[in-house]
Amino acid sequence: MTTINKALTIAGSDSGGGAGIQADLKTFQELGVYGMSALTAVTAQNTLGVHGVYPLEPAAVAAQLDAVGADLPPDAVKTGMLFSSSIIGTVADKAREYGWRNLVIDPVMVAKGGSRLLLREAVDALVTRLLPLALVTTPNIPEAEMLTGLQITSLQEREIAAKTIVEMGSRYALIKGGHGARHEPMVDLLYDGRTFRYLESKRIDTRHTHGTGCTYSAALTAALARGFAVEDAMEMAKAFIQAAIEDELGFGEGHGPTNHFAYRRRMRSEARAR
Ligand SMILES: Nc1ncnc2c1ncn2[C@@H]1O[C@H](COP(=O)(O)OP(=O)(O)OP(=O)(O)O)[C@@H](O)[C@H]1O
Ligand SMILES: Cc1ncc(CO)c(N)n1
Repeated sequence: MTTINKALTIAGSDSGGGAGIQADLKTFQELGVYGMSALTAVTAQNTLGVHGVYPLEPAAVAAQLDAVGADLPPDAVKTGMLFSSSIIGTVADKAREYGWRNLVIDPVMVAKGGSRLLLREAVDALVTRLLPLALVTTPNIPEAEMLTGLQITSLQEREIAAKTIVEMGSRYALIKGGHGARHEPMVDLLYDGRTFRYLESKRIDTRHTHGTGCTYSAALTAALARGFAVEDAMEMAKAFIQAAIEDELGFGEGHGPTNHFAYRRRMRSEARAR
């Protein structure tokens, strides 16, 4: 019997397939991890934006988490769109109950077009209920500002925000650089409570960046499920998202999805060339 690690995503559905549950499951699969899901909401989305948000009852989220937790213990878990404080409370309770340790919190708040995927009232619950359970919290810059109440305009301020997130109880803070100023290098910052680690990459000039955050945190989760240390998981996630943005699919009239096939295809052609 081959050993395959399992990962669970707790997130919203994106009908367009580029973000949310769909991005997570595709990424898990591409990285050789068995994907499972608990839906928090259904969204009607395409590359032009969010056309509807339909949250599920917290009881429906709890039932999915129990079904997975009781029978299919995940090696790593990630959260994406959680929408409300009541869903956050449910997820926090279940994560504690089942002892999920490799927990990645992607604090999804607003879609790229501006639609809210997390109610304002829920930010506090995210900080007080869920962050203390996290192995890694992966905000982009505006999300890091919302979580900490700080303004972030420099790398030094990013470091202060990362420290604050670790003080809130997350073992690691990973502040993503996608929203930095265009002229700045694209750097993601990882902080473990002691050292700051920067991972710099080339900014790709494209409008097809729908779901970058989900895909990145899903790749991180998949690597953790396979037993990688956080630092190595971050590097694998970076290589995965870089390939997914570079080899664009060009779908849709608006902000298209990233290419979830790209990383594995590259790995395969590199292996063939060797
Ligand atoms: N244009 C780009 N070129 C290269 N890397 C990018 C680009 N945009 C984002 N990334 C990388 O993608 C990852 C996700 O970052 P980003 O800050 O875009 O997440 P996000 O804002 O949470 O995404 P989303 O809007 O999907 O929620 C990071 O590693 C970031 O450096
Ligand atoms: C369902 C869902 N989750 C997350 C995001 C953020 O990219 C999105 N657009 N949709």
